[in-house]
Amino acid sequence: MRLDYLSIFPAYFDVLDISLVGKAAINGLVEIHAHDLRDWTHDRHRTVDDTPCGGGAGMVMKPDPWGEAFDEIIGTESDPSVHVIFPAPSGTPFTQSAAAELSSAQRIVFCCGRYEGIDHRVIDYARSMWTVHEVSLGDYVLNGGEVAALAITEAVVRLVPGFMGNPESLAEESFSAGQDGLLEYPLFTRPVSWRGLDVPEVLMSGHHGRIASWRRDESVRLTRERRPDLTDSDSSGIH
Ligand SMILES: CN1CCN(Cc2ccc(Cn3ccc4ccc(-c5n[nH]c(N)c5C#N)cc43)cc2)CC1
Repeated sequence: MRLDYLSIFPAYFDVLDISLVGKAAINGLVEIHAHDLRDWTHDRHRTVDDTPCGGGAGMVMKPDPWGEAFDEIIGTESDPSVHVIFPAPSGTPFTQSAAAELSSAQRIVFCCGRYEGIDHRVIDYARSMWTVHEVSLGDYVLNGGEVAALAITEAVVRLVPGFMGNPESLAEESFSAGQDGLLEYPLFTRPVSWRGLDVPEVLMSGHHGRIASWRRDESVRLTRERRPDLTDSDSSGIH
């Protein structure tokens, strides 16, 4: 899997060299390429933004540098196997199932906007050439797309076959299909007693049936408490 990042702050992606994703890069599972969008400007100030047509606050990212960067990084041929991701507050909420789908992609290009956003013709052009995803991390405002690109990268790469040492652990995570769409149960490890707080006895009983039942009950309780929106979904197993 090749991952490209287009941003005016490419140094955001240096962190990928030290994280788990970095290890995947070392063992050849993923290739990471960060690019400075200003490398595709031609004026002395390396300008990437301009005032919004129709008025309004702030600045909008000009289409020209994006188009030239696309030509060089992706090419000028249409190819639906190339996934181009535009993080944006107006995007579709990014989910675990979206991460799972993207984990089989061979090429993902993250377009990290800043200011008030990117000229919409950039997205329209990209849609005419590749498979485009306009996604949002959640209902809060960030200053740009870089943090979202990092989060989406981690969510996707950890699902790439061969990346996780123990793929079984993926099945028991919150939001994974294997978890019935429920939040995962509380976790404990040694010491059994810590600052007057004890590990629930059932987990020390060695009785696998009771442990499984306790964990399921805890997942149902937490999901009802924190994510009632998940309790009505078909996959949740609780209604
Ligand atoms: C006319 N007004 C109408 C309201 N908008 C709102 C607005 C638009 C952009 C920005 C800053 N920004 C620029 C690129 C970019 C990408 C992603 C995100 C982002 N924020 N939150 C998420 N979950 C994100 C993700 N993923 C933010 C971004 C901030 C606020 C401004 C213009």
